[in-house]
Amino acid sequence: MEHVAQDEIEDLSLSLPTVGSMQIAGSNGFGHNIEFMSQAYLRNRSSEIDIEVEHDTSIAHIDQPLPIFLKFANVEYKVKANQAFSNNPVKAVVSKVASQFENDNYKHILKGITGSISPGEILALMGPSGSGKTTLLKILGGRLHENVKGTVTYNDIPYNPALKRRVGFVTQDDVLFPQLTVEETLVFAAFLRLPCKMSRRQKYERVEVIIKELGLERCRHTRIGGGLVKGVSGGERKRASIGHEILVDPSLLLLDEPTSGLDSTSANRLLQVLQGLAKMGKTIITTIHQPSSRIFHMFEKILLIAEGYPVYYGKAGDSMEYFSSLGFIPEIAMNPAEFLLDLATGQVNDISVPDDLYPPQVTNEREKIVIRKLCL
Ligand SMILES: Nc1ncnc2c1ncn2[C@@H]1O[C@H](COP(=O)(O)OP(=O)(O)OP(=O)(O)O)[C@@H](O)[C@H]1O
Repeated sequence: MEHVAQDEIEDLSLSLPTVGSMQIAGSNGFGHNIEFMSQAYLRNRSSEIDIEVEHDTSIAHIDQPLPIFLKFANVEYKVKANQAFSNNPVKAVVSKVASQFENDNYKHILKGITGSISPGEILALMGPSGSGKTTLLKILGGRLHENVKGTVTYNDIPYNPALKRRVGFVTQDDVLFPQLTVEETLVFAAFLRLPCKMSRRQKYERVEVIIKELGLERCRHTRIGGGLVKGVSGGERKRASIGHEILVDPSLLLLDEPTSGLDSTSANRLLQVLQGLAKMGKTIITTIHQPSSRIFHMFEKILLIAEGYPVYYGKAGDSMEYFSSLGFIPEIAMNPAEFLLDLATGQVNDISVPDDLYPPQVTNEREKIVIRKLCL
């Protein structure tokens, strides 16, 4: 992997997208003027959508994405333990007094996480609920800086605002408009987010490429839906969210629980889409809660987190062998992902453990002992 010099990264800021023509025409921000958007879109649509699209599927209309090699080392994150009490004056005083007697009045959420990921790879962040996956994802995406220790570098350079456009972030809760169709959603985003040096035609072409890449042809005219509005399926909505992010061709794509709520076929299809994007040179990091065995084996790398500690970092396919070398072996047939999650919660009911694991006097806190034993 060739590393890119600081001035090359800074050059990218010169090509930041400027505001799209729709916004100039009167919208006051993404999403606050759907009516305007729909009318503007329909006008454009009637004049432009039926143009013969020349299938120049190259993404050359946008600057070629810079491949991103991401490294993170000893990442730690903590929050003030009394933050939650700040609205209660009595508790605030109590915790203030208590903090005078404590050296460390912080809740430690991430405790020294190290890893790296290259373009073309998918890294899965796994772990039980509350283990710190989303927090790590936000740090890697440059969305969380305060109280973060350790280093995170992108092609050997720390995060800087010029990188913002190179990073796509698909959040757990989709933030799409229920009233718009899949195609309208993407066209709207294209006009807002793609550089104004791109022509309208090129923007429509870009939308076409995304619709095809993500297999959204069948639902392109279906509303996104949500709540009381009937719309596309969960898997289609997730793919539309991904489309919304990859329109600007980010080099680094981060996804928070993209498969949650999907049946195994839709989840599998989504993973195939991510694999396709990785093959195009994108660096992909996704959190995943409970993958099926089929999906588990699709990840080049997994990082298993338990209570903020790293407990496994490596190929998904090597994980069982690694844990058995430590003496942790499933006693019944188990999906490897389930086995790993059991270990990360310290639940070893159906798992044989090394003989020396529990000192004789210890009867409680066994889960914590398992996790400490597994920490990298
Ligand atoms: N700003 C904050 N203040 C207090 N606690 C926080 C803060 N941010 C995160 N936490 C806590 O840190 C822990 C990890 O949260 P995080 O959302 O990263 O977990 P997760 O592994 O993504 O969980 P899930 O799978 O349920 O989404 C949780 O206990 C959460 O309550």
